[in-house]
Amino acid sequence: MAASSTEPKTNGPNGRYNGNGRINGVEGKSPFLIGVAGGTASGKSTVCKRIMEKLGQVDVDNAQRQVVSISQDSFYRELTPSDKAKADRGQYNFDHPDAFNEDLIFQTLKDILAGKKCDIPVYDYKTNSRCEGQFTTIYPADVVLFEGILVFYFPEIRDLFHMKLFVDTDSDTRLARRVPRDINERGRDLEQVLNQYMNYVKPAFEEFCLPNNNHASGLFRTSAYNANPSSL
Ligand SMILES: Nc1ncnc2c1ncn2[C@@H]1O[C@H](COP(=O)(O)OP(=O)(O)O)[C@@H](O)[C@H]1O
Ligand SMILES: Nc1ccn([C@@H]2O[C@H](COP(=O)(O)O)[C@@H](O)[C@H]2O)c(=O)n1
Repeated sequence: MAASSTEPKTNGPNGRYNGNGRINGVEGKSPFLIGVAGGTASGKSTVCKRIMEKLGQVDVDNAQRQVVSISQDSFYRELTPSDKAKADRGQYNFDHPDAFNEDLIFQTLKDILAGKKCDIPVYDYKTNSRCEGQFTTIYPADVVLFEGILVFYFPEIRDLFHMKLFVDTDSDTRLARRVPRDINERGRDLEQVLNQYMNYVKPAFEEFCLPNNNHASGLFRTSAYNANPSSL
């Protein structure tokens, strides 16, 4: 889940961000960077949203936010026409590390840590591609949450986080959440969701995501039993 894509003001009412990498007069102030990993539909973006809500950040203008949340999904690579045809049939592996633009993630997080303003691509799951010409501007903040299935997979990226959290949700709960989400929000049909899950999502979770939860310093456990996300 990306932050709001509305084009923000460059100078907020309290003058916090001056558009030039300075916050409250501090050049290149480095945020506290938190990585939030977990399997598909474990609740990563919900956890980040709850953190932002609890800290009163949701209704704050983009440029004034002290806490921002960025999704790794914004960094999916652009597909070739033949891969795009596969993706449209649910036969492309979006859960493999190669599906992500690792260099762009690394450079973006380095820029964020250097207190720079960054433009993050907006991703559309319905077309399996970026929304052309659309970006979310991330302004220097105190805390940046970076969430995704493989945020701890790439060692260079993993080493940038000051704190690593893993959202630990059992796989049947995750599948039960993913099916309606992908059908209702991502334009998929049931057969496609289940085939993609069995062929790519589940094996990649076991190979690339789960083994890296040992890098986490904290675990969020969510299950069918705390079905109300507001209780997180
Ligand atoms: N604790 C929870 N209880 C019930 N449903 C949840 C909970 N956390 C998330 N969900 C739902 O599960 C789906 C996937 O959650 P999401 O936060 O998008 O997961 P992720 O970002 O890990 O893919 C969404 O429809 C969301 O509303
Ligand atoms: N075009 C795409 C891109 C990604 N996916 C799936 O999304 C999952 C990651 O997002 P979560 O919110 O679930 O963490 C990943 O498992 C991909 O399979 C997709 O289906 N289509």
